[in-house]
Amino acid sequence: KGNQWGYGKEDGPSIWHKNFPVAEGDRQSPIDIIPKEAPRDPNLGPIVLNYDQCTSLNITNNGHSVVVEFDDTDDRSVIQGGPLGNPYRLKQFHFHWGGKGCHGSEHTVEGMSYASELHLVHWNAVKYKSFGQAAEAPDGLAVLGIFLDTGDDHRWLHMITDALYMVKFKASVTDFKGFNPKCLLPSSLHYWTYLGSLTTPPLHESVIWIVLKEPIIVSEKQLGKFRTLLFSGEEEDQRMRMENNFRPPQPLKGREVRSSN
Ligand SMILES: N/C(=N\S(N)(=O)=O)N1CCCC1
Ligand SMILES: [Zn+2]
Repeated sequence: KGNQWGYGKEDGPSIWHKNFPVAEGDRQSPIDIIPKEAPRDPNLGPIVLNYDQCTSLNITNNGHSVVVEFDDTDDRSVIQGGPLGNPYRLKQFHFHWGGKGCHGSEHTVEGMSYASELHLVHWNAVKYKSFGQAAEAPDGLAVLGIFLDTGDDHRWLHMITDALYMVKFKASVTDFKGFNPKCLLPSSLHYWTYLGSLTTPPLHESVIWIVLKEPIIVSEKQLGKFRTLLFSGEEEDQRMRMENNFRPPQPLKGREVRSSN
């Protein structure tokens, strides 16, 4: 079927363009960020995260990543400010990571990749009626990207890694209430921003990217738990470890990357 895609040799990023021709478009993500080519824009204010009333619902393995979904039926958790013209509602967050000892972030900084990357996906509920409709609009989504580097244990990430055994297989889901992703933010909210796309099919060019400059630190042990997840479903006899679920950087095609102050 057209919507079968993955990260392997046969179904990975280099052949997504066959079913999703926008893969070769002019505002694809991720990109390699070159800080000295990303000028500070004094008009870029700080990003503001209002997550205090946020309501996480569940955690799920969708066969591509592990996703924590939120109740987005009202404006209880939004991102605003920075390059955004209005508040964007938090819908879900998920991760991308590498294999043992190799890095798996999607965005890179001067060719350097981090161990992993967290994406908090938000949609423009002011202008669009649904996430699906927003996901097809040029200003429909805002994704906050946070790099994960390795070092000491992250004091709150265990709340996620301790739940991963419940969603080992594709299409598994379990309750995951009361988690506020504010605990996964670094101390600084300085960022780079540019216009891009979803980094997985359907690769819609609908994302205002906000990538934080400061990584959070997690331990190899915590990262290793993500690699106990499987791409495959419980009924499949081939067990495919979920790792290296990242798309490599795409051509900038003349886009400008701006930096917050
Ligand atoms: N590719 C995606 N997010 S990402 N990796 O571009 O942040 N998504 C696909 C549907 C919902 C989010
Ligand atoms: Zn992502």
